[in-house]
Amino acid sequence: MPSELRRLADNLVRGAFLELYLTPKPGLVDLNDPGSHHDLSINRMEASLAVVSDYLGRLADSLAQGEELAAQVRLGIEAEAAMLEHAGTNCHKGYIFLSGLLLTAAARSGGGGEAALSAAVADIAARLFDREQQEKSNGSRACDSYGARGIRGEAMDGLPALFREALPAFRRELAAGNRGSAVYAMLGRLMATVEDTTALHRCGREGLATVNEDGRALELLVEQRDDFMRFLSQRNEHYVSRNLTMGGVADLLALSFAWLSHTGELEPAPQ
Ligand SMILES: CC(C)(COP(=O)(O)OP(=O)(O)OC[C@H]1O[C@@H](n2cnc3c(N)ncnc32)[C@H](O[C@H]2O[C@H](COP(=O)(O)OP(=O)(O)OP(=O)(O)O)[C@@H](O)[C@H]2O)[C@@H]1O)[C@@H](O)C(=O)NCCC(=O)NCCS
Ligand SMILES: Nc1ncnc2[nH]cnc12
Repeated sequence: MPSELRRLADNLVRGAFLELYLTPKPGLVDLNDPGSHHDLSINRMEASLAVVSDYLGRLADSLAQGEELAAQVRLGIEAEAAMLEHAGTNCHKGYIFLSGLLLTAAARSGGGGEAALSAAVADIAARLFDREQQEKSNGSRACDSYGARGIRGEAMDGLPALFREALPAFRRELAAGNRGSAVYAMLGRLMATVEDTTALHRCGREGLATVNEDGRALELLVEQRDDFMRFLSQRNEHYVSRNLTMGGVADLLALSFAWLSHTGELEPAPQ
């Protein structure tokens, strides 16, 4: 089990790199440009991922040693601070939480499959969020203003965006023989369904509606084998003109990449 946790930790780091380098992604940092994030760059995000990598290694050790949940939360809080100190950004705040939650749930669910993993995530989140949030954040303000549930709702429901949306979308596309577009089917599904509080915080209900509609449009283009790469580039220009982004989608895409990497589904099937 400990080496399995270490392997998942490595895949969680790999997933975040795969998300970062997927290009184009509307509003987000990618290999073409920093999207709607004027304070970010590929280099800065790579520096942040060095912190994430160190954090996930420590977290795997803590879990292997059987430490209490409080120790894992403390490591998450320390990683948020280290990211600000070493990379000068909070660009992986959501991912530090989501990846840590998945790794912690994997340690507690003991290899019982995706349904057991999702249930363990929900169980841990219920313990973490058993009382009202005190400190206000961009996400919590968006939740208050728009009646959204954001990352907390996603966690307390056992990561439905991962298990019920992204992974099935990828697997359906793969089963249809379309390995090349499976990642984009997954991106489209996440854009269409995630209640992304970064989009809400920056551009209100209209911003989130744009992301959701673009997700459905992307899914259709993928299905029709149309030019979805051009669509994504054009939407990037639009998002930048509106300061719109989708950091929650990015984090959940990274988590999806990580899990698919862990299960071996990202690798081409042997001939
Ligand atoms: C519980 C925490 C997650 C704290 O939550 P908090 O309320 O403090 O934070 P939020 O502001 O809600 O941020 C959470 C980040 O989650 C991402 N996200 C948004 N919507 C969703 C969603 N529906 N599902 C999943 N994830 C979602 C999003 O992250 C990305 O955006 C970040 C940039 O956002 P922001 O800071 O608002 O930045 P800007 O728009 O650039 O701001 P301005 O400059 O315009 O002002 C970036 O990080 C992306 O990753 C949300 O931001 C958690 O922090 C906590 O408790 N941590 C400690 C414990 C821990 O880690 N434990 C480990 C597990 S045991
Ligand atoms: N590619 C990306 N761009 C901006 N914020 C992000 N948070 C996580 N991944 C991101």
